[in-house]
Amino acid sequence: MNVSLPTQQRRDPTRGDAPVLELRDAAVRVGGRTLWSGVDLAIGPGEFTAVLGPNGVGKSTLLKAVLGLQSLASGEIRVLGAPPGQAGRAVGYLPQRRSFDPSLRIRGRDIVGLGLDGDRWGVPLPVPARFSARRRAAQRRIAEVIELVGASAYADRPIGQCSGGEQQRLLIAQALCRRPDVLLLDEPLDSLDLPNQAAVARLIGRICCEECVSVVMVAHDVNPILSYLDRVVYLAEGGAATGTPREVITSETLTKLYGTPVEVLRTSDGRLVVVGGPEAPALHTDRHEDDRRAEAGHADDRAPEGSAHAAR
Ligand SMILES: Nc1ncnc2c1ncn2[C@@H]1O[C@H](COP(=O)(O)OP(=O)(O)OP(=O)(O)O)[C@@H](O)[C@H]1O
Repeated sequence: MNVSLPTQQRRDPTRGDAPVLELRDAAVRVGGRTLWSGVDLAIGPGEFTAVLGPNGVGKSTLLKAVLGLQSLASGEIRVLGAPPGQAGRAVGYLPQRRSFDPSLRIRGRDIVGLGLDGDRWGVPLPVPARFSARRRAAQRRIAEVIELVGASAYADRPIGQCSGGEQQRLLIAQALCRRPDVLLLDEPLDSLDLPNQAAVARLIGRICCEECVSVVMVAHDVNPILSYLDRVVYLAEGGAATGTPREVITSETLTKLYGTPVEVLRTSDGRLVVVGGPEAPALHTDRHEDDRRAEAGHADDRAPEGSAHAAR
């Protein structure tokens, strides 16, 4: 069953279809070097955007800039019409994957609840009736988002005993608790197997469409989310390309962006494969494969620069 959040009630009606997130000629410098620059982006309500690019190019830093945790060297960011950091609970954030200790006894449901009251730890004290009504509303909201992400069957299990895909759904539910207008997800598909990647990608696509939440997601492989995406931001050292996947993930655009020949191939099942371009470590699975091969004594036959990898 789908649970619909009362999206219309919480949106500012004066904003209409105005972009919920805008970057204008934005640039970030860290440690004396420009990570990326010239990023222009306008994301409307309920749109799904992927942030792509090689390791270390500054994808997570872009999310931090939207959160107001990283200042810009130049340009501007507006979140719901205001400077970053002022939108409060209207922006949800799921940081890069945290793994839970298998012995952790906290229930998935309580992890989700931290999205509502993570600032109030400890055992609840007896409270007057008017406050317990508030608590019941919180419990209802927690149950609602758990159902929305399809986690009801395991939400009462200790989080450490849930699988990676189950944990990821519960964390997405946690980020949705406060009914954000914008949801920032940092590699939520990382370390999930292919069926779980597909399922979580479908869930995020549904959250955009049905709940009208604008999602900005860092990804290393665009393929699991390709069919749900409205736009992509492809970052390169010093530059960026933004637009629809069709506009950006092309041999021409990526060759221009990286200043080196890049070929984008489409496989018979519709997957995109990028050949050439920035160094192969762009793909986490490539990097992990390299590590495994190195451990197995195959360090010399690593894919050379310009090897094929999934589009990012
Ligand atoms: N405060 C900082 N001071 C100096 N360097 C920083 C700072 N924050 C980030 N960096 C560097 O900026 C670069 C971009 O980091 P970021 O985590 O945004 O990259 P990424 O594209 O998300 O990488 P990955 O794909 O590996 O997760 C990295 O080289 C990182 O070490």
